[in-house]
Amino acid sequence: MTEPFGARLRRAMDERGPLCVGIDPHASLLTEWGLNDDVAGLERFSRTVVEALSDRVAVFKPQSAFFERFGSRGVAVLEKTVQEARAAGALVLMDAKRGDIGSTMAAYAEAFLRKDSPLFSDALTVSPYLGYGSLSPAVVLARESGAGLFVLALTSNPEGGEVQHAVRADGRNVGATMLAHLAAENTGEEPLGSFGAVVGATLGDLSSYDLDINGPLLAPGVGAQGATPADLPGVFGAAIHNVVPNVSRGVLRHGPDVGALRASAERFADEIRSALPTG
Ligand SMILES: O=C(O)c1cc(=O)[nH]c(=O)n1[C@@H]1O[C@H](COP(=O)(O)O)[C@@H](O)[C@H]1O
Repeated sequence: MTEPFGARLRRAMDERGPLCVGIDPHASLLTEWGLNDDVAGLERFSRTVVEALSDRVAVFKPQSAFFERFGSRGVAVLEKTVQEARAAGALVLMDAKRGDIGSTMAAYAEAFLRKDSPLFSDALTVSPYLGYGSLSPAVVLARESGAGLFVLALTSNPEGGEVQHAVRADGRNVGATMLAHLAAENTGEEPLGSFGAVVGATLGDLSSYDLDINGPLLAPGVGAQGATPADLPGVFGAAIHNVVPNVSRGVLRHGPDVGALRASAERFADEIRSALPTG
């Protein structure tokens, strides 16, 4: 049986530091890199990021939309990117933010979490806004495959609050409810559960939330969206040791030079390390 995602992630974070680098081939980045905004440019961009960083970052997070933009040929590049990154020793978190009624969710789960699927990834971002229970086929298949999920709980964008801060009849807000579902999912798992939450690094003090879900907290928003590694302890408090900060454009804008990409990722990694309390 494959070792559960949470255990594999914990080890990668301990060995390499927790930085997750996003593979987000924006059209504007392809142009800045001197590439055409086409499938060949997409392939060159993705391969360069993987070659530059696969031996040093814990996790890559390819953003599916930037590949889907090019139709089936773009998806073929995504497949190759996932496979090359995994083969090179990095974990891959597929950022596809899937979410649907349960029976359709089962098909999304098959696409990304079934071991022999061409797009099989170590973990997948999912949206619980058709109800947390609608994600259950993905939870079941992830457990079976030793994969993980990252559930959108408190997103980094300013619009997220109208849904996530809405207060339920029991007085708890929707984001907090998602965190509670994840804590239940991860009960008893050691060293870390496989069911993570997405919690934006941009959100300021989150001490009113119980972030102790015994699972990873993906923290997008560092770099281009304005958060810095130094902000992380103030946002996440005691949960900081389970935080996986994601940086996409903040690193990618330094390409196509491999040395500059590495230097940028190292800088973020160093700043994250300095921000973490010791012990
Ligand atoms: O699930 C995500 O990854 C995600 C959730 C969220 O709340 N905010 C957020 O920015 N993201 C993703 O994280 C990445 C952030 O990219 P940069 O702003 O370029 O670092 C993008 O791929 C977003 O789609």
